[in-house]
Amino acid sequence: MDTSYPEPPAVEVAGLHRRYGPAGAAGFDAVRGLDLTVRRGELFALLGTNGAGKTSAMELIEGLTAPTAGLVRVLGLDPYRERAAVRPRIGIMLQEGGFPAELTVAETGRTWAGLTSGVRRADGTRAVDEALELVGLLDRRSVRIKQLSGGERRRLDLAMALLGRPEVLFLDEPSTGLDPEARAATWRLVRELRAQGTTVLLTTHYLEEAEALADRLAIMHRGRVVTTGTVSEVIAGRPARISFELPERCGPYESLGLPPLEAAHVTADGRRITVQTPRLQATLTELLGWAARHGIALAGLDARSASLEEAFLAIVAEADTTPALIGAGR
Ligand SMILES: Nc1ncnc2c1ncn2[C@@H]1O[C@H](COP(=O)(O)OP(=O)(O)OP(=O)(O)O)[C@@H](O)[C@H]1O
Repeated sequence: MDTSYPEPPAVEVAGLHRRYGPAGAAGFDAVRGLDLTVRRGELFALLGTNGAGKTSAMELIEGLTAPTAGLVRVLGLDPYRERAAVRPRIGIMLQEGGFPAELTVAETGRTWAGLTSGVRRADGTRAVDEALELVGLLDRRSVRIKQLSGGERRRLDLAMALLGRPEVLFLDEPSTGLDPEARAATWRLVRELRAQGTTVLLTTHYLEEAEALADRLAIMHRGRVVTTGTVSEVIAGRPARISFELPERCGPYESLGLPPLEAAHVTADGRRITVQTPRLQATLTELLGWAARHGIALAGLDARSASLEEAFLAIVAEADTTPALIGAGR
């Protein structure tokens, strides 16, 4: 008889609520019934509009505060009530580490290792150096925090989250304030950690970051998840876009006799034509055939599938007209 139980997911959230302030009109519900599952070994991105409640939700999942209502489990445990068991197994990169300005990078690392991670005291220096090396800060170990650049502080925040090689890593806007090179290095590191089996839950405002890194993502709006899935699932069904400019000799768009372009939506802004279509290849073929037959050169021709950004904007706009979410503002 198999007596083994299935491994619990890395993160499980159900019906989660977080209220700031008192009951009634004076208070505010920042998280209003959040449901989320992050599987082991997955890289999951939590996206959302400003004020959607991402940080408020992350703090509950990290066990930094107790929920007003609902369930949070990290590695099968309650991160708030069972903090002592959960904390050594997770790494948290806060939005602002806020480490004491006078401490050196190495001193900060040793202090932080003792406070938060599962690193044994005797292994402290080695673990700190390992984490600093991962983020490219080992040669800055004797520099005081106040002398670090903004980007270096962000990398230090990440190094502190990596101490003790956590099973689950929480990254709150990990690449904010980083230059393109440091951002690329952070993405490489996050991918490597994931490849080694670390589960990563990150929040980001950069949709290209989610597109580049995430196995799955959720979009939060007004305290709830409005969409979840892989990047392709979230984008699926959103129209692709073709745009081009007509030559002057063509006259106004209306008189051109464009082909019917089944299921497409055509708009004209002067000579610039934009075609939205759910059938990119078929519509493009029809258009190019038409242009060839009439000897028309389509200047600046651009054809692309929907981006995550377009999907994000459309999903949020749709949520704003969904009865269940209207009135969920302040
Ligand atoms: N301590 C607090 N007291 C009252 N309201 C708060 C508090 N902290 C956050 N809020 C409100 O809760 C809502 C959610 O904030 P939160 O910071 O969780 O959102 P977010 O999705 O992380 O936003 P952003 O993308 O702008 O960082 C916002 O409207 C914010 O003003």
